[in-house]
Amino acid sequence: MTARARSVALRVLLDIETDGKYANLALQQAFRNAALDDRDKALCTELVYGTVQRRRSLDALLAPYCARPLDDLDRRVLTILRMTVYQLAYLTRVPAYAALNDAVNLCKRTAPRAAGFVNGVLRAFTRDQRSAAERLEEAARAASAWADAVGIRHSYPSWIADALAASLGRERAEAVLAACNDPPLLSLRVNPRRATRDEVLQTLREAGIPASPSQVSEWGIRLGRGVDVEAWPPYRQGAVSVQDEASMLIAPLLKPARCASVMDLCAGLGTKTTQIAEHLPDGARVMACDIHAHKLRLLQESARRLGVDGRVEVVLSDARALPGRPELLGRFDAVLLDAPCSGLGVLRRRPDIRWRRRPEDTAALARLQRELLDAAAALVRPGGVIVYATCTLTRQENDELVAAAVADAGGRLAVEDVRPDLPAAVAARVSLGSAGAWVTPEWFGTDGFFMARLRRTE
Ligand SMILES: C[S@@+](CC[C@H](N)C(=O)[O-])C[C@H]1O[C@@H](n2cnc3c(N)ncnc32)[C@H](O)[C@@H]1O
Repeated sequence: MTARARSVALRVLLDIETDGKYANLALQQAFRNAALDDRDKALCTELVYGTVQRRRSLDALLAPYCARPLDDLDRRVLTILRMTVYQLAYLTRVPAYAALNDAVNLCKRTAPRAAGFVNGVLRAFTRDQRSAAERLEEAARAASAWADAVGIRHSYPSWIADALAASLGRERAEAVLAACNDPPLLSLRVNPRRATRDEVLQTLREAGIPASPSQVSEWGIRLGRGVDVEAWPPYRQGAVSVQDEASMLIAPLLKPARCASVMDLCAGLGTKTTQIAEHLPDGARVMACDIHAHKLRLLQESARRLGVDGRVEVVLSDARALPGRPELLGRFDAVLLDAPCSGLGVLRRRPDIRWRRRPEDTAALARLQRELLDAAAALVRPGGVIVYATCTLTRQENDELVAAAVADAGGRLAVEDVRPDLPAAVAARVSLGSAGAWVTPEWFGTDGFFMARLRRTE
């Protein structure tokens, strides 16, 4: 790890901490401005993401060596300390003396009067003979509430631990939180109109890219390491899309091969719209609605690349307004509502999200989700199905929301068991809530999803 990578990482961390910038955007901007080679970029990314992700654990590790409360420290000083303790505690290949020297030098440049203090704290930290894991566990055990202990151990705000425990029980909630600190895996979805999974696997092997068939989805391929997929010819030719393996389970619940018309109410960049389109019979269409025009433009580009643009029609609208269009009412064989949500199932992908979310977000999102689900119920034809999905793990946005919509529909909507339409390995492991299935990250290393299917009875 070079001094240059550490110096750029400190600047990016301060942008995130003091200016509220998003971690991925702040990093991109720094890389445009600083000439770093690929190795330093990788190190800088690891330092930034790791320090942001492990912030609460790092503070618990640091506190015993600081005479002053951490909140009273200058932001630059605290950030240098956190970044250095991250290297000492989590990056085994970084020599302690190099991390420490660089920390003191960085401090001399950014907050010179605190250099002696930083040196003293870090030397005391490195003199302690116990492993960082032992020290962290001691800090966690000293917490009086379960959520605080878990929050310190795995570095999350306590409310997230509590929210997950309310949905999944404490043991599974902790396993999910631990799994969400692992780096996300990269997986591909095969477009059956362009290639079979075996053909794509063979091409990957020939290119020397480690890959294996997904255990979660019959169209999925798990890649063994980071690859620049978009530059790979089969990607450009539309044989594959990048998609999380659990996310691939949702569109098949609509049974698109049996549909003439499908509505994707919150289509976003169209990962699921295009999956639906790949499986529609000839002559069938999927309508993709989103509130953001730039997302729909990217969706259309993907549909062209995958050769399904003739099957996709986009609508720029608030989905809640669509039932106001008489030609759409009760018209669709199937409606997908992949709802905007608090995203607690995809915490692995964005290390800063856990600190940005607020407990009150859940209630506001649940209100929007309910309005969107009511719109879905108005658009689906009698006998048709709605698939409701989120990438979050709160009951309020999942089972409770769907159960309330079904209760209010007075018999017009009925919950269907989705397990028969999930691959056997997945069906055996999902936990069933009152309304749908939960796929959680600790099982297969996927994102966490909730999925429910409702049939309109009349
Ligand atoms: C979970 S994301 C969808 C992801 C997408 N289905 C995919 O698989 O790529 C939710 C989407 O809902 C959109 N959205 C939020 N509020 C909306 C509304 N009122 N009407 C339509 N779309 C909305 C957001 O722009 C976002 O793209």
